[in-house]
Amino acid sequence: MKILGYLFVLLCIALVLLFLLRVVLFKTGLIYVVKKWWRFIEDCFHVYQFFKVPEFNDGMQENQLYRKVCVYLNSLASIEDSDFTNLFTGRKQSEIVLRLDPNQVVEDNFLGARISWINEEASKNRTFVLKIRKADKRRILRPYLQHIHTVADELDQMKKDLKLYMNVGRDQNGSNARWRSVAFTHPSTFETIAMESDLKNKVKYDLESFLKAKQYYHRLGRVWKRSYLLFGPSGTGKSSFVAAMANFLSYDVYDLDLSKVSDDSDLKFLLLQTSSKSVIVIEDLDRFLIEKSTAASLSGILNFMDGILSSCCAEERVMVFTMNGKDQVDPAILRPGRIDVHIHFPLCDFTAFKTLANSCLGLKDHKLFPQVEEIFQSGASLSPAEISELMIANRNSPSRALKSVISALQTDGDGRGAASVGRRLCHDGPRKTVEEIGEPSGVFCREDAYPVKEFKKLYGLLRIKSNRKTPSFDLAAVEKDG
Ligand SMILES: Nc1ncnc2c1ncn2[C@@H]1O[C@H](COP(=O)(O)OP(=O)(O)OP(=O)(O)O)[C@@H](O)[C@H]1O
Ligand SMILES: [Mg+2]
Repeated sequence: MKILGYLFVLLCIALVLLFLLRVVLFKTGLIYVVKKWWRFIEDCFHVYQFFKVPEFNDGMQENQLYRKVCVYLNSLASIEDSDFTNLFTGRKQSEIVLRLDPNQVVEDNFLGARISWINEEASKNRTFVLKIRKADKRRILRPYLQHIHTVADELDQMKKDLKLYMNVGRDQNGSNARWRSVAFTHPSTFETIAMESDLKNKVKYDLESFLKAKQYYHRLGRVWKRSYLLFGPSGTGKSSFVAAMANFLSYDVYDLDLSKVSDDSDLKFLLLQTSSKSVIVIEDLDRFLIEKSTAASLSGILNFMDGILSSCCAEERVMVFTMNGKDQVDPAILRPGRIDVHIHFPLCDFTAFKTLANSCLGLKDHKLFPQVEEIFQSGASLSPAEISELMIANRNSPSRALKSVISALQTDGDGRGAASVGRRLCHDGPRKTVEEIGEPSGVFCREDAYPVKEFKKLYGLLRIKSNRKTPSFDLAAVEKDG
C-alpha cells in the first residue's frame, strides 16, 4: 500500500515536471531548438536527394520553373516559420506579403512526404534546392512538380490585373476593328449582389466546375466555354453580376458593342482576337435584335454565340448575354444548347430588400421591416437599383431611408411586384429546360408583368427615369430545382 502511495506521488511529481518543462520550452521558444535537433537526428537515418532549380539556364535565359517555385513557396503558410522572412506591402495598401530571405529553409508536405526547399544565393546566382527523401522520390517528385505548376498558375491568374476590353469600329482605312483596353476595377462581387443565396451558390458552383472541366468538354467534343443569359427588368443587377463573375473567375472582360460591328466578318475577327480566360459580354442583346441596330446578321450572332471559331485559338471562355426580356427574341437565340444557363433577375422582394438594407445601411433588423414586408407581400416592388439608390441617398438616417423606400413602394411600386408573387405560384405554362452537363435545370413559366413607371425620390431631389426599352412584355422566370 505504501509503495503504491510512493508511486502515486512520483507520478504526480513527474507530471508536474513535464508540465513545467513544456511551459519552459514553449514560453522561451526553446522548443524550436529541440525540433531542430530532433530533425538533425532524424536526418541521419534517411538518405536524401537534392534537386537544383537555378534562376537562369546555361544560355542565361530565365528558368520558368524557378519563377513558379518562387511564387509557390511565397504562398506557403510555413514561410512564416523560417528564421528570416521579408515583409512587403502587396498590391492593396493594407495587404502584407511575405518573401523568403536568401539561404532560408521552407518546409512543405505533399502526399504525406516531408520536403524542404533551400533558397540558395551565392554572388548573383540564385537557386532553389529541393531536398527530398530518396525513399519518397519515385512516389512524389513528378506529382509534386505538377502541383507546383498548377498552384503557381492559379496564383498568377489571381494576381493578374484584370482588363476591360471594348471594341472600337473600323478606322477610315477600313482595317479590322480592334479591342481597346482599360483596367477593370469594378468592385462588384457575389457578396455585394442581392440575390437568393441558393441561386448565387449554384452559379458559383457552376463556374467552379466549368473551370475544372477541360478534359470533360474535350471528351464530349465541345468547345470549352460556358454561356449565360441574364435577363430581367432594368436595374436588377445584370451588369453588376457580370462584373462579379469576372472578379470571381479573375478573367478579363470583353464588352462587345454590337452597334460598332460593321459586318459578320468583323464579328468573327473580334471573336478571334479575344484571349482565353475571359468573359465575353454582349449587353442588351434583345434590343439589338429587335431594333436591328447592328450590322451583324442573326446568323453571324448565332455563330458568335456558339463560339466555334474560338476553338481554333483559345478556349476557357465564359460568354454572357444580358436582356430585358426574352419573348421578342428570335427563338433560335434561346434554343436549348445554345446558352447553357438562363438566370432570371427579378424585381426586389423582401429578402433582397433585407440584403440591400444590410449592405447599404448596415441594418440587420428594424422596427419598420414588418411594414416593408407587408408591402412586398401586397405585390409592390421596385428594382434593386431604385431601392439601393434611396438607401444610399438617405444613408445617414436609416429610418428616413426605410420610410422613403416604403413611400416609393406605395406610390411607384404598385403592381410591379405582382408578377414576382405570381411567378412563385405559377407551375404550369410552357416549360423548357436549358441546362446540360449535369447541373440544375431551368424551368420557365410566363405571366404578366407591368411597365416600369418613372419614379420620384422622396428625399433626393433627383428623378430617376427608368431606361426600360420596351413598354411592356411578359417575364419568363427560372425556377430553381431542388
Ligand atoms: N441585385 C442587386 N444587388 C445589389 N445591387 C444592385 C442589384 N441590382 C442593381 N443593383 C445596383 O443598381 C445599379 C444598377 O445595376 P445594374 O447596372 O447591374 O442593373 P442592370 O440589370 O444591368 O440594368 P440595365 O438592364 O438597365 O442595364 C448598380 O449600381 C447596382 O449596384
Ligand atoms: Mg446593365
